[in-house]
Amino acid sequence: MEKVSVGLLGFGTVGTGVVRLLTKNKERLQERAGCEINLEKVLVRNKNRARKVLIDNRTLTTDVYEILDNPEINVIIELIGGVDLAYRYILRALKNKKNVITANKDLMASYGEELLLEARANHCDLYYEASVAGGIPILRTLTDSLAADQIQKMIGIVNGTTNYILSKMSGEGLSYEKALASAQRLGFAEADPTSDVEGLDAARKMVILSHLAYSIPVRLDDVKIKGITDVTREDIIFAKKLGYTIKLVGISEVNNGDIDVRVEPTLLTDGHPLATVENENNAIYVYSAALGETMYYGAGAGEGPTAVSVVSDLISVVRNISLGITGNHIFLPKKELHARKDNLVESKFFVRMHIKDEPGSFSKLTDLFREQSISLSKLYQEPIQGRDIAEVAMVTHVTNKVLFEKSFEILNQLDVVVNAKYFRVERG
Ligand SMILES: NC(=O)C1=CN([C@@H]2O[C@H](COP(=O)(O)OP(=O)(O)OC[C@H]3O[C@@H](n4cnc5c(N)ncnc54)[C@H](OP(=O)(O)O)[C@@H]3O)[C@@H](O)[C@H]2O)C=CC1
Ligand SMILES: N[C@@H](CC=O)C(=O)O
Ligand code: NA
Repeated sequence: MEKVSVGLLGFGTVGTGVVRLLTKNKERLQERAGCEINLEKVLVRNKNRARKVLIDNRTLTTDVYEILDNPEINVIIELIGGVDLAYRYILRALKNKKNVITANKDLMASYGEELLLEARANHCDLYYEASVAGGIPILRTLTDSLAADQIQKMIGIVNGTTNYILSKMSGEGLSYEKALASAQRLGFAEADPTSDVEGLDAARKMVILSHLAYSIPVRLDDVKIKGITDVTREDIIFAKKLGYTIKLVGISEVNNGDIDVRVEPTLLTDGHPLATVENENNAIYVYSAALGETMYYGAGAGEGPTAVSVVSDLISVVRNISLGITGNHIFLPKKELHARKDNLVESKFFVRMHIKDEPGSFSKLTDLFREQSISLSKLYQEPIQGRDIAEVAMVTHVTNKVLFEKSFEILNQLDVVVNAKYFRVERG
């Protein structure tokens, strides 16, 4: 084979990075792939818009069928984002026997299984490394490098935008709004950043990771999701006083055949390797039976890092085309899903509240936790200057989640408690 022709859908942040790599590293890519890679067409909405990278204007098109139905094109790279159109375009491309690469986690988390089946039926590849943790090669790590092991648990910082926001709020004292605006300017955030800040983007990535790690068909509805919109700078400060860092993490765990997948702001001890992951970086901490604990770290969003995953997928596809083995490596979940019941979930919890600064207030709190058989491991109290209230932060020992939530409700009704909130604390 002398040449592979590529059609690119979308020329935004990641699309620009892909065009840059295809141009700048042309020779290297040819050497690695074993043949020339030719960018045939690029789908845009507006051909006259200024672009950040030089491209022959004749390559641009606003007609997607010039790409999807073009017999010259062997590989489609989908980078327009969103679900409906992307789904229709990829399905058509696969039916037209074109290999597909996508960075679209929204799509893969909801329609991944169906599209992978379609790809296999058409003997086509469907690669999506960039959809989880941008530039970190985590999907191929799960399917190839850890194939021999049994994965038990994954903790992931898998959303660059929220990690960037929490880092900036914590390190530089930036407000939530300013940090979000900065993440948007830098191209990390989704077109609508609601899915970033409300945890949905991270949940989609945990769905994809869970499929590949355990071969279990987790759906988005099975994931308990809480975002970072309620996390304040004070939460970050008081967690720090007790030796913790707040991160938005996804946790996916299999125990006795039951799976629990959740995304929520979580306290990690300052010594935890994930606590040091700053800004738009991502990391996935994997627990597996034989290998033990490993962590995969790097840039989780942004033009260059994400484009590296897309173009590396392209090289794999080109090699598979040369060998005539496209569609042979499709990995589909094989087991049944058994969700873990909430009353079997155990954790430590961090509680932060204001209490009336008067005699007996504090003992009402400790009495409540004692009555509920929840023991406390860390406590912090500080009067608030000029007001009759005190700031209280505490961390429980490991306790049953349902029991804790019931106790928290009672706590919130105590007359001495003004404002209370809680977060989960990761063990270790
Ligand atoms: N940004 C990142 O760091 C990462 C992004 N991803 C994923 O990669 C994908 C692309 O993201 P990103 O590059 O940031 O997105 P952008 O919004 O920057 O770019 C999207 C591009 O697609 C084009 N587009 C959208 N809809 C259409 C349409 N109907 N017809 C033609 N063109 C269309 C846009 O055109 P126009 O320029 O005219 O608006 C734009 O060029 C998404 O699925 C995202 O979730 C994954 C990992 C990291
Ligand atoms: N919006 C996403 C982009 C990469 O997937 C993020 O912030 O992680
Ligand atoms: Na990746």
